[in-house]
Parts: sequence; structure tokens; C-alpha cells
Amino acid sequence: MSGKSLLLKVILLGDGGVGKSSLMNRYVTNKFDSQAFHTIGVEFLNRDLEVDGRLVTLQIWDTAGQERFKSLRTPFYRGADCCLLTFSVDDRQSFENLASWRKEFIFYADVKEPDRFPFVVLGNKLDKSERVVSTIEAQTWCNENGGFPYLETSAKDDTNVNCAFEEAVRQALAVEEQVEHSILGRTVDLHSNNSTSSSCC
Ligand SMILES: Nc1nc2c(ncn2[C@@H]2O[C@H](COP(=O)(O)OP(=O)(O)OP(=O)(O)O)[C@@H](O)[C@H]2O)c(=O)[nH]1
Ligand SMILES: [Mg+2]
Repeated sequence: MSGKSLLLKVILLGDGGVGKSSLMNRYVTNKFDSQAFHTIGVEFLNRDLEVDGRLVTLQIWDTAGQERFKSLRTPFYRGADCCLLTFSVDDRQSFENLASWRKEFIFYADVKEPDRFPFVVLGNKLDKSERVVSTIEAQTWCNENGGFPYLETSAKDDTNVNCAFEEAVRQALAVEEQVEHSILGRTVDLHSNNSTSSSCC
């Protein structure tokens, strides 16, 4: 296990009221507030964890989902390592808005290769009996829109909350490793080019 902790920024996006703050608070403080207030702008909390032998400091950025706070949240998208697109399984509109949340993120985070950026989709409020978005429907959307991992959570019952953030870390680490490999690959290539071109010098 590496002793050095890696800082990863994960951002929660989705319609107002889907449970973004509740997921963050459940994960970091293990508390749930049934009377939670809407977020204004952004808030963040850190939690240290170990995933597949790597020490990580997860910096979770929780954003305000209401449209009127758009200009307050978008400046904080840059530098995110993973984006959690969140909807509520009892709110069809929040599910239908996932595509525009993804688009907003890609634009304001200035993501250079959107198809390679790690998104994870969360269907929250799994505990609710008035479900209107089925698992298969959500899973199909994820498969057809980029092959995103999909998890169903309940911040209230603490279902899959740890798994959701760990999946975000795994996705972010996978991208980090790809970058590390490509840098290493380029170093090796440069070296081999030098040796083949040595006859020119
Ligand atoms: N039943 C149930 N209620 C939840 C769950 N998660 C959040 N809630 C409730 O849903 C409401 C909205 O939750 P928030 O966490 O404030 O939602 P948000 O996505 O942060 O909303 P904005 O800050 O406006 O973007 C609150 O009353 C929460 O108690 C859940 O998993 N199950
Ligand atoms: Mg909130």
C-alpha cells in the first residue's frame, strides 16, 4: 500500500431536492436530516478512505441543484476527478434532466475529452415506495450514454452510500492510472526513438 494520500475532487450534481447534500452528509458524518434545507452555491467536506490499497482524501463538492443558483455553482466544476450525476427514483423529471447536468458539467469544467471523463449515476431515495424510474430504465440510460456505472442509494437508510463514493474513487483512479501509463509510455517511446535515430547523429 502506498503511504501517500491522493486528493480527489468529486462533485455531486443533479436537480434540487434529489438528495445530494443528504448523500454527502450521510457519507461523511453518518447523519440524515429529514428536514434538510436547499443548498445555496456549493459546500464541501473531506473524508479519507482506502480503496484497493490506495489512500485517498476524497473532497466531496455538493452543489445547489436549483436553477436560480446556476451561476454560484458552475465556477466550482473545474478540476473535478469524477462527477456523480444524481436523480431521485421518485422524480421522473430529475432523471430526464441527467443529460443536461452532464452537458453543464462538461461545459463549465472545460472537459477536453468528454467521452473519457468518469461519470457515475446515482438513483437516490431507494427507500421510497412511490418509485417512478425503474432500475432497468436507469441502467439502460447509463449504458446508452457512455457506459456509466449506476448505483441505487438511500441516504435515509444508508443503502449503498459508501459503495457510491468508493465507485467514484475507483473511476477517478482508473483515469489517473491511464494518464500515468501514457506518460510512462511516452517516456519509453522517446527513449527508443533516440536509440534508433542514433545513427543519424
Ligand atoms: N426518503 C428519502 N428522503 C431523502 C433521501 N435523501 C434525501 N432525502 C430528503 O429529500 C429532501 C432533499 O434532500 P437534499 O439532500 O437537501 O437535496 P439536494 O439534492 O441537496 O437539494 P439542493 O440542495 O436543493 O440541490 C430532504 O428533505 C431530505 O431529507 C433519501 O434517500 N430518502
Ligand atoms: Mg443540497
